[in-house]
Amino acid sequence: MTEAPVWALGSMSGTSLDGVDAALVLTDGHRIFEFGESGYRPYTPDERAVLKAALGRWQEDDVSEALAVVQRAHEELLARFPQAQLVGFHGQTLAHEPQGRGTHQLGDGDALAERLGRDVVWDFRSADVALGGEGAPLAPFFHFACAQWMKAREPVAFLNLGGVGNLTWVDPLWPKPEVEGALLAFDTGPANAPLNDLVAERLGLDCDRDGALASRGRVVEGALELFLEEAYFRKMPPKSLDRDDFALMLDLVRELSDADAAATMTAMAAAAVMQGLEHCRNQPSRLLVTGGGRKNPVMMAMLAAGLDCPVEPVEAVGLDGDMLEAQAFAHLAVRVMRGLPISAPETTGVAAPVSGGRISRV
Ligand SMILES: Nc1ncnc2c1ncn2[C@@H]1O[C@H](COP(=O)(O)OP(=O)(O)OP(=O)(O)O)[C@@H](O)[C@H]1O
Ligand SMILES: CC(=O)N[C@H]1[C@@H]2OC[C@@H](O2)[C@@H](O)[C@@H]1O[C@H](C)C(=O)O
Repeated sequence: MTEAPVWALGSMSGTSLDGVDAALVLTDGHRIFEFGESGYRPYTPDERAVLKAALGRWQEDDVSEALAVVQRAHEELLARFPQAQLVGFHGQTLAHEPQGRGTHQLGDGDALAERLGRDVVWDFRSADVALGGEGAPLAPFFHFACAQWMKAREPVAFLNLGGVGNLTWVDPLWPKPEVEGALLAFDTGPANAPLNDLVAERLGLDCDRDGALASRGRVVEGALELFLEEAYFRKMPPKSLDRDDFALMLDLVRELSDADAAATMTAMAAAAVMQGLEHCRNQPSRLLVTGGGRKNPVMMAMLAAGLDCPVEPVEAVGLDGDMLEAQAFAHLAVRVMRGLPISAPETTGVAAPVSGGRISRV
């Protein structure tokens, strides 16, 4: 592949199982030249149920029904972007145990490449895990490029509030030519996943939309303190989580009213981020928030109240918080094609920078 920028199409289907995002980025794997069109293909309720039933399954298990869902959704969405020169296909994470059985992103890159007639980069996380890394988060090298794209002159932090929260601290002016020392990244803790589970279990809702329930509740400090005693928060980064690693949160709020439980869980997600920022080399000049949690004003207000720096959605700097993860896998696909690392000791704990990913060529 030449060193010229290419229009890469990234796709991501996150832990909340709502659907697939796809976005075009013009990139040479180092710099972002332009952001292009994007699209979304929701999973139908039936498809979501199939995927939910497959959570926790591994490569050797029979997940053919879930695989058919993932392939169909991606084919339908990605075919809408004929201008894409290369595809980055994250797949659907079903299981993630980096220190144990590995990591499993469901998807078949060979089949997708054949259907789309484009080279596809996929299975981004396995090589890092095989080499002792956490396999996540992988967005940090893209966040570094974003910090340069927005011409940041001071360290900034990107926070993704998806099902799980993940944070990247980035120094865009790091003097060394390699990107690695400029980054620190890790999963902060649970974000929306347990809150979604709570409102689904009690009220049959998808999420606490706009923080409506939490805004009427009271944070129960005792439960919050118990939550923060979890060993995960004392563990030095890099570190990563599976969607349901903090299922115990539901027990901590079981006796509380719906509103108090939602307020307390929202505070837990925010407190996990604050704990996480303590691990950073220095405090960022601003915290730029991406993912669905940035639309929850209660979560955003709790973060702003607990931190000394401005807390803003990434839209404040002209980025698209609904598409940042899909864009990340476009950028990372180009890096994989060009043999550039997509993870490093500071982002996944792997011993040395890893390029990783599998390439299915047409
Ligand atoms: N208006 C809103 N108010 C409150 N919460 C919201 C709102 N919009 C989205 N969310 C929350 O954000 C979640 C979706 O976030 P996102 O799409 O970033 O997750 P994901 O990409 O699936 O997860 P991950 O990044 O962990 O893989 C929803 O499940 C919901 O909990
Ligand atoms: C194993 C896995 O799929 N992890 C996801 C998940 O969703 C958020 C958080 O947990 C993060 O670690 C990661 O995704 C982002 C895109 C990443 O790799 O940067």
